Amino acid sequence: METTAARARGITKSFGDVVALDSVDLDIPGGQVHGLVGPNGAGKTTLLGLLLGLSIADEGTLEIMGTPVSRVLGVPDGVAGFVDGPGLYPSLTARQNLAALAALRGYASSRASEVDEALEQVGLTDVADDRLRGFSLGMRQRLGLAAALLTKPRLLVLDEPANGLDPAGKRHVHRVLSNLAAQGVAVVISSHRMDDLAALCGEVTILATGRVVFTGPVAKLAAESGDLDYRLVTSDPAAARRIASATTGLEVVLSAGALRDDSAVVVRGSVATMDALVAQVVGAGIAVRELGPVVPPLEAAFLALTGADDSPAEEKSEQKDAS
Ligand SMILES: Nc1ncnc2c1ncn2[C@@H]1O[C@H](COP(=O)(O)OP(=O)(O)OP(=O)(O)O)[C@@H](O)[C@H]1O
Repeated sequence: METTAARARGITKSFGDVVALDSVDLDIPGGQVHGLVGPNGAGKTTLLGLLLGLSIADEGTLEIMGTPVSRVLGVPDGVAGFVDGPGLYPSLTARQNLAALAALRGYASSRASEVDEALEQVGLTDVADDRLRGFSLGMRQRLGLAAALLTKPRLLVLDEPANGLDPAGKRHVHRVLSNLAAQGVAVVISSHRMDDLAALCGEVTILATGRVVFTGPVAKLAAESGDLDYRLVTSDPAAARRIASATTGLEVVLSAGALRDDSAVVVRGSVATMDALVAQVVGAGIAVRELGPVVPPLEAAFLALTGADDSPAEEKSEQKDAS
């Protein structure tokens, strides 16, 4: 049965004159990885900090596992994670760090087998007895995740957990998080990478200047992107360009990138217009070698919703009669 791990209503948090969160409503269900994205300064870390009990909202209500969060600082029951990097001891080994954290937090998992299991889960068994000061950023991130796993959380909150991880490390951590979600844990992660979130998350929330501009399934977000720019590579680019220019509902886009690559034409329109264009191009005896969005749909939706689109100013459209 799906439970709501966190429920926020009207959450507002300011730092002096800066409104970091502005009437934020959010539902985090159990059994899913929920992604939090937004431009720099959007309020992601502030929101994660509230979930972790590191700060208290000025206004609004926050419930964790159905229980209202108290007005006192402290990690709510069942919650684990970190923001701004995990707090670890550089002079201790990975294993000693976990044992020390377990003892410090007073949970009953100082048993060596549980520490070993957490290290194994994040792929740090081979370096369990190495001192942390020699660890890379990615290894520290993994150890931070292991520390959170020791508490067997029902809500796991991680600020950019893939930060510093190489591609294999990222896949490993993604697998760990997906497995936790499959066991019913609610996982909330922030990231600047839409592609990472798309690969991992069932739902995402997009923040922009402290406000929620989208929250819901990743698949629904893609639909928010509107008309996209597609790069079309054919056996006869000049003829394809002429056909595209004459196609109703479609714009031929001249961008710096498109002009450098004269084997391609960049066109803007809906999926239906792309279907029509391909049919016409193929009907004219021209081979279609490649057709795909210049910017992936999720990233395009993110840029559109956050107003962060910084397409080059020289980008312009050809007139329909340009052929
Ligand atoms: N302790 C603080 N004191 C003063 N201002 C703060 C504090 N924490 C956050 N802010 C401000 O609140 C706003 C939101 O910051 P926050 O760190 O939550 O954003 P973010 O989305 O995590 O950004 P980034 O992607 O850059 O990490 C920013 O304008 C930031 O400067």
